[in-house]
Amino acid sequence: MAARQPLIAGNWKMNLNHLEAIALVQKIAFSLPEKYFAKVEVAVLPPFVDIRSIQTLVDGDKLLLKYGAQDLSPHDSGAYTGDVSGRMLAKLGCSYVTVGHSERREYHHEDDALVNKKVKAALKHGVTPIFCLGERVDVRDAGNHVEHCTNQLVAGLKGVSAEQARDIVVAYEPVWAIGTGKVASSADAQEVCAALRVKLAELHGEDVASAVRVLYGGSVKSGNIAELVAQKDVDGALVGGASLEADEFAKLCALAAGGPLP
Ligand SMILES: O=C[C@H](O)COP(=O)(O)O
Repeated sequence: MAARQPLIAGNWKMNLNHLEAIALVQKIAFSLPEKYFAKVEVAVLPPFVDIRSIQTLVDGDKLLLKYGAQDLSPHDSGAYTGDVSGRMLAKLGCSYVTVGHSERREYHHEDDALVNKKVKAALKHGVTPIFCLGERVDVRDAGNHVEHCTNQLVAGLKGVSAEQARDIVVAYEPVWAIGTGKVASSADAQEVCAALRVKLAELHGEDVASAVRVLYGGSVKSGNIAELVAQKDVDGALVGGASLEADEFAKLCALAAGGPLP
């Protein structure tokens, strides 16, 4: 089976208007020569309002960068004020959508059942879910992080077929590492990512488990990406803060590609 291509996805969170988005994508495209894209897949996940502008830029200049969204509705259309559907994201050419990010779980009270519906909604419309999960610090301190994360994986994939599961990306993001500067050690990241892959094999077989990309997220920077992606079961990163600076993000992507630096 072919090796899993690393994925570096930049989650911009609620930052950058559409003009700033265009400027950042142009800078990334300028800083990261095309040869790197053969070794690493690179995606940006801007706020909804930026997506059309990025689509125009990517299509117009035939950029190899992918793009996506940070959330979607579990519904396809209808009276759901403020929601954006998977069908709409697909129409805009989105490759990815994050689902179940800890900030959605905390600030929007999204539970495992809703996350599961959103995973299915994304798959239904051909937008790859980047399914986020991870433990809070109290769970880690109690030593229950592996069980917590594998339980979240099982809940999020309830009713998802093996064929569909092959197409998802899982992102392990320990809550205590997000935006704190406290990156998990590469051994910690490997421990949970490996356990998630074992659970995927239990659910859907070895073939699916070895095809699914499992990312790490939480204070990833150019200074720690190489060690993280050197781990057997870490297939890239979901990057927050460091994805907002073109030079740093390009450097990080180049290191994930195995270098050299651009
Ligand atoms: O989705 C990205 C994560 O929340 C990580 O954010 P961070 O890199 O700013 O810690």
